[in-house]
Amino acid sequence: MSDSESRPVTGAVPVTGAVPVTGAVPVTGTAVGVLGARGRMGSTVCAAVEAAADLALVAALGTGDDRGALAAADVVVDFTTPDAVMDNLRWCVQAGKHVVVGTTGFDEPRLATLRGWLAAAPGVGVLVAPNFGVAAVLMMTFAARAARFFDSVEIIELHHPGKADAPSGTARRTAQLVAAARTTAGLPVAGPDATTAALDGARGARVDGVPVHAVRLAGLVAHQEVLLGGAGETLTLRHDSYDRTSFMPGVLLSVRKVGERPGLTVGLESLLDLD
Ligand SMILES: NC(=O)C1=CN([C@@H]2O[C@H](COP(=O)(O)OP(=O)(O)OC[C@H]3O[C@@H](n4cnc5c(N)ncnc54)[C@H](OP(=O)(O)O)[C@@H]3O)[C@@H](O)[C@H]2O)C=CC1
Ligand SMILES: O=C(O)C1=N[C@H](C(=O)O)C[C@H](O)C1
Repeated sequence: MSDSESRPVTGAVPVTGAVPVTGAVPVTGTAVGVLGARGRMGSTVCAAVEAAADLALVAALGTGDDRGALAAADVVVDFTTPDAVMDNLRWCVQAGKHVVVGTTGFDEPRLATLRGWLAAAPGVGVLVAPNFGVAAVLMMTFAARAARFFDSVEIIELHHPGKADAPSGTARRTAQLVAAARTTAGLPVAGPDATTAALDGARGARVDGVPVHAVRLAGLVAHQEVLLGGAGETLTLRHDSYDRTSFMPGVLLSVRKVGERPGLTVGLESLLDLD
């Protein structure tokens, strides 16, 4: 679409502190629609898109709003719920929209379903990332690289009490990466553990064999520690998101790049040129 082409700007919700996006106005740059726009992340994304000179917010939708308002969007961003996201994705892919997905809850069966929809929509790109924080991605990458050098590894994720899912998508992904690295190195995934008596949950949940512990605490946003232990030493990798603006550079990078990547991309790391 040309820079100055006019297209309808629709949306059922006003975006925090912004003029309600209604009526036809000229749109400059990539047209972006946001699903989950009233939520913690969705509202932050709307503000970030509005502040970006090369992007235009053309639709900001919440629960029950008509997805037809996304007709003008080149790229749709989804920060909704694990229950809602697959239906949104099917709709968007069938409508030929590129999608950036931050919503959690993606396991291998969901990704396979998504690949199937994308196979029938050549040229459409979807990027799914459990965490758009650059530092969070580095923490996950470092954890995977370190995993083979230690006897034990456990993950503690800490989040605000409003979070619906546990453990976090980031912790699940970290555990998968760590488990794969240890398996490739010929190591047992789980470290030594002599526990024979424990209260339910005291040793956390196992994700691909890695113990994962979830904390929900007022005052927190999103945090994670990967604890690695060996003979007489430990390594702790810690990441902290103190504010949801921490996710915005990764979301905006993904919005700008997703159209160049037909098919499914998993993880922001694919865009970061990491070794
Ligand atoms: N990848 C990443 O970097 C990050 C991912 N997340 C993930 O993003 C998701 C959202 O988190 P958060 O913003 O904190 O959650 P919130 O509960 O604050 O927001 C979710 C929003 O989704 C809306 N919603 C639910 N169903 C639909 C639907 N069918 N269509 C449109 N909107 C819908 C809700 O709308 P309504 O209010 O109208 O009911 C709600 O406002 C979670 O899965 C979380 O784990 C969070 C932070 C970073
Ligand atoms: O719900 C959140 O807040 C977050 N969700 C994502 C996750 O589940 O990993 C990313 C980040 O941890 C914040």
